[in-house]
Amino acid sequence: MIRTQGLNLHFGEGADRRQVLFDVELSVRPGEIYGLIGESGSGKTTVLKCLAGLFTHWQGQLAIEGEPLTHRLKRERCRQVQMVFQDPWGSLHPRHTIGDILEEPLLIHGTGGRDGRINRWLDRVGLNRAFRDRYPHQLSGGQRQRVAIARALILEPRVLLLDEPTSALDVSVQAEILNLLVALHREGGLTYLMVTHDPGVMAHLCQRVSVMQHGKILETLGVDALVAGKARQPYTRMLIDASQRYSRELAREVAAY
Ligand SMILES: Nc1ncnc2c1ncn2[C@@H]1O[C@H](COP(=O)(O)OP(=O)(O)OP(=O)(O)O)[C@@H](O)[C@H]1O
Repeated sequence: MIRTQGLNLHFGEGADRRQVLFDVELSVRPGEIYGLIGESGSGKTTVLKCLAGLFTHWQGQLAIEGEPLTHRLKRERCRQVQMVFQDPWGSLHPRHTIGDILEEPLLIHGTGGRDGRINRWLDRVGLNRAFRDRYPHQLSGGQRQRVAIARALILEPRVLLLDEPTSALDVSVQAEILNLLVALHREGGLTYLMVTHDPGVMAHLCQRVSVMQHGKILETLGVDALVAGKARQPYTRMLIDASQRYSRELAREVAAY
């Protein structure tokens, strides 16, 4: 479903050139919830941005549903692949109403039945049509992230890239958003590639996980092996141990999937 082979990317040129991805290989199955973990700066977000077309200067091969991705971003790709960012504040235009924010992708893609779709998606993410006339600053953080999820899914993509979708939220709200993502995934047809710092969230939601360090995939393993402490790499075991205490509270509130 999602495949990256020999994915390399650098920033800067000459003396400033710095490579941040090294031969990244990922193979995500259709319908899977796949996790990417690793310390800050290891390149997780950069991988998602290459797939979303936000970075286009990568080398290697990327494919979605067997279709190779080109460096030129085609409109169809936006329909197939959408991304939800960590900070719902930064990703919603402050002077647009929620109705306008949800309508924009539909207008760009010339989608009909916009009114009904907007109302339906507000319902599906647990808001209602009264939210259409509000502005982002009139919403809570969790409500804003619900809008960001609705905006990402309103074009009915096949792949949702999630970049720490709950880390900017309070713990109780994090659980609500994760449970919403699980419910939307259960409705079918979606594949998730999710970056998180939180192994508790991984354990509850993901089937497989790749661990990144310094721009490379260190290891890929099933979540059962991860939870059972069977990671091969000492770095993975350290990462899990370091965050276990933090994630226990949240894991209790997230429905097992
Ligand atoms: N636009 C950019 N220009 C230059 N360097 C960048 C750019 N975007 C990311 N980087 C660098 O690429 C490296 C990987 O960043 P990335 O955001 O992918 O890490 P991450 O694993 O997602 O970290 P975090 O968990 O903190 O979000 C970092 O060293 C970062 O400074």
